[in-house]
Amino acid sequence: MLIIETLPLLRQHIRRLRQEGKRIALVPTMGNLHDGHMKLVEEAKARADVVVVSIFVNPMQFDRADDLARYPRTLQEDCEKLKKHHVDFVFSPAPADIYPKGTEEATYVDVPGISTMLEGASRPGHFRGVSTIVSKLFNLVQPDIACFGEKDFQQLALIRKMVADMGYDIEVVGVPIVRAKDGLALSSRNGYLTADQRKIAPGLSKVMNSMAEQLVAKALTAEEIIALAEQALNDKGLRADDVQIRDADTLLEYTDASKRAVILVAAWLGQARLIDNKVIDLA
Ligand SMILES: Nc1ncnc2c1ncn2[C@@H]1O[C@H](COP(=O)(O)OP(=O)(O)OP(=O)(O)O)[C@@H](O)[C@H]1O
Ligand SMILES: CC(C)(CO)[C@@H](O)C(=O)[O-]
Ligand code: BAL
Repeated sequence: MLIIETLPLLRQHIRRLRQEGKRIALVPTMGNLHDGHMKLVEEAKARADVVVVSIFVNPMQFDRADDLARYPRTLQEDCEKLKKHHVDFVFSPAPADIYPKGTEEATYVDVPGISTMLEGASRPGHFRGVSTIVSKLFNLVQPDIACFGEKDFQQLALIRKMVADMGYDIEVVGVPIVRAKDGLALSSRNGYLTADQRKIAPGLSKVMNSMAEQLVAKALTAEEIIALAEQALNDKGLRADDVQIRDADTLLEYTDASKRAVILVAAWLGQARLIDNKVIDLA
């Protein structure tokens, strides 16, 4: 496994790989890797000859300086895990190489509509940062496929739209959410939880599953289901931040005409803002 830190060296290897006709898969991450990331790596390996994992804590997508400052950076441990999974390349550039003039002056990519709703409304500028860095990684790595987790449901929709709108010849692969045995979706930010908070955290997926049952039963309106869920989250010791039921295909309002619904939940628990989602087929 080769760890590449500079853009010229990455370009050199990508040029060679493409000349050799290799099929390249990219797995973009912000590091502090867990089994959710490893599932993305396995999917990538199964579909390509060469796997590139990027590890970059992207300053442009953080709307809060404190969130960026404390984001866990564990490059050595991450590389050990990736080596065990037989990853070919790790690309871990420095922020100054990606944004030589800082993030304010950098050219950006913005995906209209999707970037300002839901998580985009809670975290202003977040999705502009995501689409910009993913676009730059696509240009640098020139992958044939790229893997993203369904845990970040809106992010995956944003990337799919960017790829379609910009004509990237890249297959976007969505990977199902990897959960702990108690149902908590794995996430780097789970590391902020104290032992007591970790016991409370699975309440998020439990409330989400109850919402799904209520939605299928059709006895309550979406508004009633959301109000009950917010109450249930708060009763469990979480702090409901954003609870939504949307059309899974458009992310717009869920209506009787919707074929699939998505439940999107975000809640605070101590220092961590946890997110989760569940898609329900209504056909
Ligand atoms: N539990 C999971 N199951 C599947 N994919 C996941 C999971 N957690 C993260 N991913 C995916 O891994 C990729 C990199 O995510 P990232 O490095 O931000 O990790 P994270 O655990 O989501 O961290 P955080 O949400 O705290 O920033 C994204 O495509 C994300 O959707
Ligand atoms: C896709 C991504 C690596 C871009 O920084 C990030 O948003 C993430 O980890 O989900
Ligand atoms: N996985 C989403 C990246 C972020 O929270 O910034």
